[in-house]
Amino acid sequence: MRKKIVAGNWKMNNNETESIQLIQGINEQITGESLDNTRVIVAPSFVNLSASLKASENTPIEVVAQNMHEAKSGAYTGEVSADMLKGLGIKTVIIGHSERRSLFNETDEILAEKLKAAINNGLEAIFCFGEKLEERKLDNHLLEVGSQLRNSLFQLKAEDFKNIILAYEPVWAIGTGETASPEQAQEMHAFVRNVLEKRYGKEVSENTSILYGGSVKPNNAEEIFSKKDVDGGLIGGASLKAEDFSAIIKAI
Ligand SMILES: O=C(CO)COP(=O)(O)O
Repeated sequence: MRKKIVAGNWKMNNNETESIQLIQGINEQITGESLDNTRVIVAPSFVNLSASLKASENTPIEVVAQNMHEAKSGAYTGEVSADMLKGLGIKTVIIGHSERRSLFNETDEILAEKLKAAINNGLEAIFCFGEKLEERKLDNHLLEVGSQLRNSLFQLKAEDFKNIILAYEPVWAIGTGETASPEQAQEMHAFVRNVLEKRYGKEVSENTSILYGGSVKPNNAEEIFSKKDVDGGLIGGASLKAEDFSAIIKAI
Protein backbone atom coordinates (compact mmCIF):
# COMPACT_ATOMS: atom_id res chain seq x y z
CA MET A 1 0.00 0.00 0.00
CA ARG A 2 1.41 3.39 -0.90
CA LYS A 3 2.22 5.83 1.88
CA LYS A 4 0.29 8.97 2.76
CA ILE A 5 2.68 11.88 3.08
CA VAL A 6 2.38 15.43 4.39
CA ALA A 7 5.51 17.41 3.57
CA GLY A 8 6.32 21.00 4.47
CA ASN A 9 8.60 22.92 2.11
CA TRP A 10 9.90 25.79 4.21
CA LYS A 11 11.64 27.46 1.24
CA MET A 12 13.90 30.37 2.36
CA ASN A 13 12.22 30.82 5.73
CA ASN A 14 13.22 30.23 9.38
CA ASN A 15 16.60 30.70 11.02
CA GLU A 16 18.08 27.96 13.19
CA THR A 17 16.13 28.82 16.34
CA GLU A 18 12.87 29.14 14.41
CA SER A 19 13.49 25.84 12.65
CA ILE A 20 14.00 24.03 15.96
CA GLN A 21 10.94 25.69 17.49
CA LEU A 22 8.76 24.81 14.53
CA ILE A 23 9.76 21.14 14.66
CA GLN A 24 9.09 21.08 18.41
CA GLY A 25 5.75 22.82 17.88
CA ILE A 26 4.61 20.38 15.19
CA ASN A 27 5.70 17.44 17.32
CA GLU A 28 3.72 18.69 20.30
CA GLN A 29 0.59 19.12 18.20
CA ILE A 30 0.74 15.69 16.59
CA THR A 31 1.77 13.73 19.66
CA GLY A 32 -0.86 11.09 20.30
CA GLU A 33 -2.16 11.20 16.71
CA SER A 34 -2.21 7.87 14.96
CA LEU A 35 0.08 8.27 11.99
CA ASP A 36 -0.32 4.77 10.59
CA ASN A 37 1.01 4.59 7.06
CA THR A 38 1.59 8.37 7.10
CA ARG A 39 4.93 10.16 6.80
CA VAL A 40 5.44 13.68 8.11
CA ILE A 41 8.26 15.56 6.39
CA VAL A 42 9.78 19.03 6.71
CA ALA A 43 12.33 20.62 4.38
CA PRO A 44 14.36 23.36 6.10
CA SER A 45 17.12 25.29 4.33
CA PHE A 46 20.55 23.67 3.97
CA VAL A 47 22.10 25.65 6.81
CA ASN A 48 19.45 24.47 9.26
CA LEU A 49 19.47 20.78 8.34
CA SER A 50 21.80 19.65 11.13
CA ALA A 51 19.95 21.50 13.86
CA SER A 52 16.62 20.32 12.44
CA LEU A 53 17.77 16.70 12.31
CA LYS A 54 18.76 16.93 15.95
CA ALA A 55 15.43 18.54 16.90
CA SER A 56 13.54 15.79 15.07
CA GLU A 57 15.19 12.94 16.98
CA ASN A 58 12.59 10.85 18.80
CA THR A 59 9.76 12.47 16.83
CA PRO A 60 7.89 11.09 13.79
CA ILE A 61 9.10 14.08 11.74
CA GLU A 62 11.55 13.44 8.89
CA VAL A 63 13.92 16.19 7.80
CA VAL A 64 14.72 16.45 4.07
CA ALA A 65 16.62 18.85 1.79
CA GLN A 66 15.07 21.29 -0.69
CA ASN A 67 17.59 20.82 -3.48
CA MET A 68 21.01 19.42 -4.40
CA HIS A 69 23.55 19.75 -7.19
CA GLU A 70 23.87 16.98 -9.74
CA ALA A 71 27.69 16.81 -9.75
CA LYS A 72 29.63 14.55 -7.42
CA SER A 73 31.92 17.39 -6.29
CA GLY A 74 33.98 20.20 -7.77
CA ALA A 75 34.08 23.90 -8.57
CA TYR A 76 30.41 24.78 -8.02
CA THR A 77 30.53 27.64 -5.55
CA GLY A 78 27.58 27.72 -3.20
CA GLU A 79 26.25 24.29 -4.17
CA VAL A 80 25.62 21.13 -2.12
CA SER A 81 26.14 17.54 -3.30
CA ALA A 82 24.24 14.33 -2.61
CA ASP A 83 27.22 13.04 -0.65
CA MET A 84 27.18 16.09 1.63
CA LEU A 85 23.48 15.57 2.36
CA LYS A 86 24.06 11.90 3.09
CA GLY A 87 26.93 12.80 5.38
CA LEU A 88 24.51 14.81 7.52
CA GLY A 89 22.05 11.93 7.71
CA ILE A 90 19.61 13.30 5.14
CA LYS A 91 17.76 10.56 3.26
CA THR A 92 15.42 12.51 0.98
CA VAL A 93 15.70 15.55 -1.29
CA ILE A 94 13.17 17.67 -3.19
CA ILE A 95 14.04 17.97 -6.89
CA GLY A 96 12.49 20.17 -9.56
CA HIS A 97 10.43 22.58 -7.52
CA SER A 98 8.90 25.17 -9.85
CA GLU A 99 10.85 27.94 -8.10
CA ARG A 100 14.07 26.10 -8.96
CA ARG A 101 12.84 25.73 -12.54
CA SER A 102 11.73 29.33 -13.01
CA LEU A 103 14.10 31.36 -10.79
CA PHE A 104 17.24 29.23 -11.10
CA ASN A 105 16.88 28.00 -14.67
CA GLU A 106 16.70 24.30 -13.86
CA THR A 107 15.69 22.62 -17.09
CA ASP A 108 14.19 19.16 -17.60
CA GLU A 109 17.68 17.98 -18.62
CA ILE A 110 19.34 19.31 -15.45
CA LEU A 111 16.55 17.78 -13.37
CA ALA A 112 17.10 14.43 -15.08
CA GLU A 113 20.75 14.63 -13.96
CA LYS A 114 19.75 15.60 -10.43
CA LEU A 115 17.31 12.70 -10.19
CA LYS A 116 19.96 10.32 -11.45
CA ALA A 117 22.52 11.65 -8.96
CA ALA A 118 20.06 11.41 -6.05
CA ILE A 119 19.02 7.84 -6.87
CA ASN A 120 22.59 6.67 -7.59
CA ASN A 121 23.59 8.00 -4.18
CA GLY A 122 20.80 6.12 -2.45
CA LEU A 123 18.72 9.21 -1.71
CA GLU A 124 14.96 9.30 -2.08
CA ALA A 125 13.70 12.11 -4.34
CA ILE A 126 10.48 14.11 -4.15
CA PHE A 127 10.15 15.07 -7.80
CA CYS A 128 7.97 18.14 -8.49
CA PHE A 129 6.26 19.00 -11.75
CA GLY A 130 3.33 21.14 -12.88
CA GLU A 131 1.98 23.42 -15.55
CA LYS A 132 1.98 27.21 -15.72
CA LEU A 133 -1.19 29.28 -15.93
CA GLU A 134 -0.91 29.80 -19.73
CA GLU A 135 -0.68 26.05 -20.24
CA ARG A 136 -3.71 25.44 -18.05
CA LYS A 137 -5.69 28.13 -19.89
CA LEU A 138 -4.86 26.55 -23.24
CA ASP A 139 -5.92 23.17 -21.84
CA ASN A 140 -2.37 21.93 -22.34
CA HIS A 141 -1.76 20.96 -18.71
CA LEU A 142 -1.71 17.20 -19.29
CA LEU A 143 0.58 17.54 -22.31
CA GLU A 144 2.98 19.75 -20.37
CA VAL A 145 3.14 17.48 -17.35
CA GLY A 146 3.52 14.42 -19.59
CA SER A 147 6.50 16.08 -21.21
CA GLN A 148 8.11 17.04 -17.86
CA LEU A 149 7.76 13.44 -16.68
CA ARG A 150 9.15 11.96 -19.90
CA ASN A 151 12.09 14.37 -20.05
CA SER A 152 13.27 14.08 -16.45
CA LEU A 153 11.81 11.00 -14.81
CA PHE A 154 11.50 8.33 -17.46
CA GLN A 155 15.23 7.62 -17.64
CA LEU A 156 14.82 5.88 -14.27
CA LYS A 157 14.31 2.15 -13.95
CA ALA A 158 11.20 0.59 -12.40
CA GLU A 159 13.17 -0.46 -9.32
CA ASP A 160 14.26 3.16 -8.71
CA PHE A 161 10.66 4.09 -7.94
CA LYS A 162 10.88 2.69 -4.43
CA ASN A 163 12.86 5.91 -3.87
CA ILE A 164 10.59 8.30 -5.75
CA ILE A 165 7.74 10.44 -4.46
CA LEU A 166 5.93 12.62 -6.99
CA ALA A 167 4.47 16.06 -6.30
CA TYR A 168 2.07 17.79 -8.67
CA GLU A 169 2.38 21.52 -8.12
CA PRO A 170 0.45 23.64 -10.61
CA VAL A 171 2.56 26.81 -10.81
CA TRP A 172 -0.54 29.04 -10.82
CA ALA A 173 -1.59 27.67 -7.42
CA ILE A 174 1.74 28.13 -5.61
CA GLY A 175 1.69 30.92 -3.04
CA THR A 176 -1.27 32.51 -4.80
CA GLY A 177 -4.04 31.42 -2.46
CA GLU A 178 -5.61 29.76 -5.48
CA THR A 179 -5.85 25.96 -5.33
CA ALA A 180 -6.56 23.44 -7.99
CA SER A 181 -10.05 22.15 -7.32
CA PRO A 182 -10.11 18.63 -5.88
CA GLU A 183 -11.40 17.52 -9.32
CA GLN A 184 -8.53 19.23 -11.16
CA ALA A 185 -6.04 17.63 -8.77
CA GLN A 186 -7.65 14.20 -9.17
CA GLU A 187 -7.66 14.52 -12.98
CA MET A 188 -3.92 15.23 -13.02
CA HIS A 189 -3.01 12.60 -10.43
CA ALA A 190 -4.99 9.93 -12.29
CA PHE A 191 -3.29 11.00 -15.53
CA VAL A 192 0.16 10.70 -13.92
CA ARG A 193 -0.66 7.29 -12.48
CA ASN A 194 -1.83 6.17 -15.90
CA VAL A 195 1.34 7.44 -17.59
CA LEU A 196 3.40 5.63 -14.94
CA GLU A 197 1.47 2.42 -15.54
CA LYS A 198 2.03 2.59 -19.29
CA ARG A 199 5.76 3.17 -18.86
CA TYR A 200 6.54 1.00 -15.82
CA GLY A 201 3.56 -1.27 -15.14
CA LYS A 202 0.95 -1.53 -12.44
CA GLU A 203 3.23 -2.20 -9.50
CA VAL A 204 5.08 1.11 -9.90
CA SER A 205 1.94 3.10 -10.65
CA GLU A 206 0.02 1.69 -7.70
CA ASN A 207 2.85 2.07 -5.20
CA THR A 208 4.14 5.56 -6.03
CA SER A 209 2.80 8.31 -3.78
CA ILE A 210 1.64 11.42 -5.65
CA LEU A 211 1.32 14.58 -3.55
CA TYR A 212 -0.57 17.74 -4.40
CA GLY A 213 1.00 21.15 -3.71
CA GLY A 214 -0.37 24.64 -4.21
CA SER A 215 -2.09 26.68 -1.49
CA VAL A 216 -3.07 23.68 0.64
CA LYS A 217 -4.47 25.08 3.90
CA PRO A 218 -6.23 23.60 6.94
CA ASN A 219 -9.61 24.53 5.43
CA ASN A 220 -9.14 22.78 2.07
CA ALA A 221 -6.77 19.91 2.89
CA GLU A 222 -9.38 17.31 3.76
CA GLU A 223 -11.30 17.70 0.51
CA ILE A 224 -8.17 17.55 -1.63
CA PHE A 225 -6.78 14.56 0.31
CA SER A 226 -10.08 12.72 -0.07
CA LYS A 227 -9.46 12.22 -3.78
CA LYS A 228 -8.50 8.69 -4.73
CA ASP A 229 -5.17 9.41 -6.38
CA VAL A 230 -4.04 12.21 -4.05
CA ASP A 231 -1.73 10.66 -1.46
CA GLY A 232 -0.95 13.79 0.51
CA GLY A 233 0.45 17.26 0.10
CA LEU A 234 3.55 19.35 -0.35
CA ILE A 235 2.79 22.45 1.66
CA GLY A 236 4.49 25.85 1.44
CA GLY A 237 3.06 28.80 3.39
CA ALA A 238 0.87 26.76 5.73
CA SER A 239 3.82 24.59 6.76
CA LEU A 240 5.44 27.54 8.52
CA LYS A 241 2.93 27.54 11.39
CA ALA A 242 2.88 24.52 13.68
CA GLU A 243 -0.86 24.79 14.18
CA ASP A 244 -1.74 24.99 10.48
CA PHE A 245 0.68 22.28 9.42
CA SER A 246 -0.54 19.97 12.18
CA ALA A 247 -4.15 20.58 11.16
CA ILE A 248 -3.22 19.55 7.61
CA ILE A 249 -1.49 16.41 8.94
CA LYS A 250 -4.66 15.56 10.88
CA ALA A 251 -6.70 15.98 7.68
CA ILE A 252 -4.88 13.17 5.88
O1 LIG B 1 5.41 25.41 -3.41
C1 LIG B 1 4.71 24.81 -2.61
C2 LIG B 1 5.23 23.65 -1.88
O2 LIG B 1 6.42 23.21 -2.42
C3 LIG B 1 3.33 25.26 -2.31
O3 LIG B 1 3.41 26.50 -1.73
P1 LIG B 1 2.09 27.16 -1.06
O4 LIG B 1 1.49 26.10 -0.19
O5 LIG B 1 2.61 28.34 -0.29
O6 LIG B 1 1.21 27.53 -2.19
